[in-house]
Amino acid sequence: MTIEKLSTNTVFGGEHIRFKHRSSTLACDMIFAVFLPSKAKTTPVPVLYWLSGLTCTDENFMQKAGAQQYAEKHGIAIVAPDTSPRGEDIANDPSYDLGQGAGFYVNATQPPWQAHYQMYSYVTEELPQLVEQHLPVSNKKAISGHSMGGHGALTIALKNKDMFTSISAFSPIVNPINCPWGQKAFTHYLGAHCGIWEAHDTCELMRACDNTLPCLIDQGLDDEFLKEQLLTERLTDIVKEKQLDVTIRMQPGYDHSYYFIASFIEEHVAFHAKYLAQ
Ligand SMILES: N[C@@H](CCC(=O)N[C@@H](CSC=O)C(=O)NCC(=O)O)C(=O)O
Repeated sequence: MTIEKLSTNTVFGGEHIRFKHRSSTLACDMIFAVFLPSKAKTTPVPVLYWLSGLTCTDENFMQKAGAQQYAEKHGIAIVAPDTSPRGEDIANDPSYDLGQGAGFYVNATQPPWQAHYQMYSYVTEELPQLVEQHLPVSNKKAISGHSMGGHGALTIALKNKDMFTSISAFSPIVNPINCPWGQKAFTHYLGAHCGIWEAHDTCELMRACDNTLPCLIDQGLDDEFLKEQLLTERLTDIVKEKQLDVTIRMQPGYDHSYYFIASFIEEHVAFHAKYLAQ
């Protein structure tokens, strides 16, 4: 597996690097971004994987959240993949919530999507293998994300508890099987049989488990997508009922944007740093 360095920027004392590689899982060229703290020059550092939301690439989080200053402080690398396979010859849709930019972190089984839309395997297998082969990182991993990426972070970690130390999410889609974004994506990618969808639904995964990894979720109360798409209250009820180690904070005045993420990312990085250090 080879990777090509596209650009580097010094930021907060560390280095932001964009890489391009041929993904065998997605059968296309992919770009991902990495922040390496200065500590990585002398010792392998743990990694926080960040999964972005609808319409995003590797760039939104790295340019808008300001997370690098906290990752530098705690000596943590950040890896931000793209949100779907990309390319002119790859299935797409004119709407913003399906196709390129909207991979939903599942492995599609339905045509025309299944040839390339294998984001679950990309994030859980190919990408960490590539990162650990080419970069000065340890095998300790945490995961976080926003909206569709919050759904990805939660479901991927709940299905791979041995792989990650901790999970966090901003404004995650917690019950995709019951919201328009999720129902549309899952119908296209996984088919119309709803039983299969539950394996990628945070509420269903938490309902079925007795313990989770340490988990922190922040949700803005003024989020325009809260009531129709994100359905946070449903997860709050399950967490209470099952007494799970999940902190859900409803934050007054905050919306769905990166202004919200930038306001609380310091606490999320510190949360993960505590578990990555153990
Ligand atoms: N209608 C909007 C929807 C796109 C949007 O809000 N994307 C969010 C994630 S939403 C859930 O996954 C986002 O992170 N946007 C990028 C950003 O930098 O803010 C539209 O198409 O504009």
